[in-house]
Amino acid sequence: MSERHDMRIYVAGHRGMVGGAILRQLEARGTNELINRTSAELDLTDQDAVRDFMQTEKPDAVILAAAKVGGIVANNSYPAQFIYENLMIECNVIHQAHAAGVQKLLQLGSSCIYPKHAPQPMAEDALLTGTLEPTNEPYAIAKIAGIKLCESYNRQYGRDYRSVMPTNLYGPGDNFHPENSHVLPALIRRFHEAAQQGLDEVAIWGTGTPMREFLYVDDMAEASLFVMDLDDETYQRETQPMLSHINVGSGSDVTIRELAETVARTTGFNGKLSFDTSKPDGTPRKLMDVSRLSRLGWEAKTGLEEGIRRTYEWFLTQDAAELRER
Ligand SMILES: NC(=O)C1=CN([C@@H]2O[C@H](COP(=O)(O)OP(=O)(O)OC[C@H]3O[C@@H](n4cnc5c(N)ncnc54)[C@H](OP(=O)(O)O)[C@@H]3O)[C@@H](O)[C@H]2O)C=CC1
Ligand SMILES: C[C@H]1O[C@H](OP(=O)(O)OP(=O)(O)OC[C@H]2O[C@@H](n3cnc4c(=O)[nH]c(N)nc43)[C@H](O)[C@@H]2O)[C@@H](O)[C@@H](O)C1=O
Repeated sequence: MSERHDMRIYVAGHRGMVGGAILRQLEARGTNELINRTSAELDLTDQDAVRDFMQTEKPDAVILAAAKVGGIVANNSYPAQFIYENLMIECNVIHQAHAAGVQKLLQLGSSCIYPKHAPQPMAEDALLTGTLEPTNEPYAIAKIAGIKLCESYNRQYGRDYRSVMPTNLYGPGDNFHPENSHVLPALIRRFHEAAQQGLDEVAIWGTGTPMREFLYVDDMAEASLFVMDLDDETYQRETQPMLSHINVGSGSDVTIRELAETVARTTGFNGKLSFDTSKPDGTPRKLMDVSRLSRLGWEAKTGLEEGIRRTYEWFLTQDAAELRER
């Protein structure tokens, strides 16, 4: 789809980690006219503003990578913002895209849509089969609604709105806020600062026993465009009208302790790890079954150690003022 030369593509969330990576890959193709707005220019929770934007710009395709995003403590601390802002962004962008005649849309959900104790690895049909992880249930409900919004507009209006479910993502452009960020950027920053200050101990949140799967953001961007470009016959061969989402992951996971040890090695920290069990562990494990996507022809390329090395290299090029903290 986005290979066509005359496509006007709106990338919502283009300043974010994922939106930025998608924009870079689209720019490298040089084959499309790209439209983007910052949240200050266009607040996607504002229905009238989104309607006016879509009616004016009438993009040929939309990639929805804008959302209220954060780690386990941010989700647990701001549940109303996570459910409200994400529901509003999805409803406004998806409905106003339809109202403006946009035929093609891709939205990003999250692996947290699956039940806390879903059998591992979690296939797409595990959706709605059990209770969710409390620390991110509001966000997960919003993400599940996003899938069902796309499916409903496809079924009633014949749209081609697709959903990808990313695992935990990391890479250049991530959020490095000490409290609100995800685990990988948080540990990169904490270990880096500890090594710089000569500290001999770094605290890790939780018990270190949960397992997480990680995907480098450039792989996620490539997978997003891969799914967007799939011809209808291929896409419909692997999805159903009411089970349309596609898991995107690396296919392997590590414990938080193993992750911390890898980040320590990469940043040159040689001290001890301690575990702050006053912080939540969250879901014990959320490894996704990515066989639907691999049958479609895509697999992740960047291993975790290499991805962390690249992210740390990029981190070192940023001065404190440039580091995004959200
Ligand atoms: N990071 C991760 O580990 C994972 C992310 N995802 C999903 O991937 C997508 C991208 O995540 P990620 O890149 O990490 O997120 P970021 O926080 O890096 O970027 C989110 C972007 O959304 C934009 N945004 C937020 N609220 C609004 C608003 N009200 N109006 C307009 N724009 C808004 C921001 O724009 P601005 O900068 O202009 O304010 C920001 O650039 C999201 O849908 C997220 O749920 C899914 C699984 C894991
Ligand atoms: C992508 C995903 O991200 C979130 O779910 P999560 O994976 O639980 O998030 P997380 O990356 O914050 O934590 C993963 C694990 O890591 C441990 N941990 C250790 N030390 C730090 C630390 O310093 N910071 C953080 N954030 N976590 C830490 C932490 O205790 C937990 O056990 C939700 O947004 C969810 O909705 C979602 O979509």
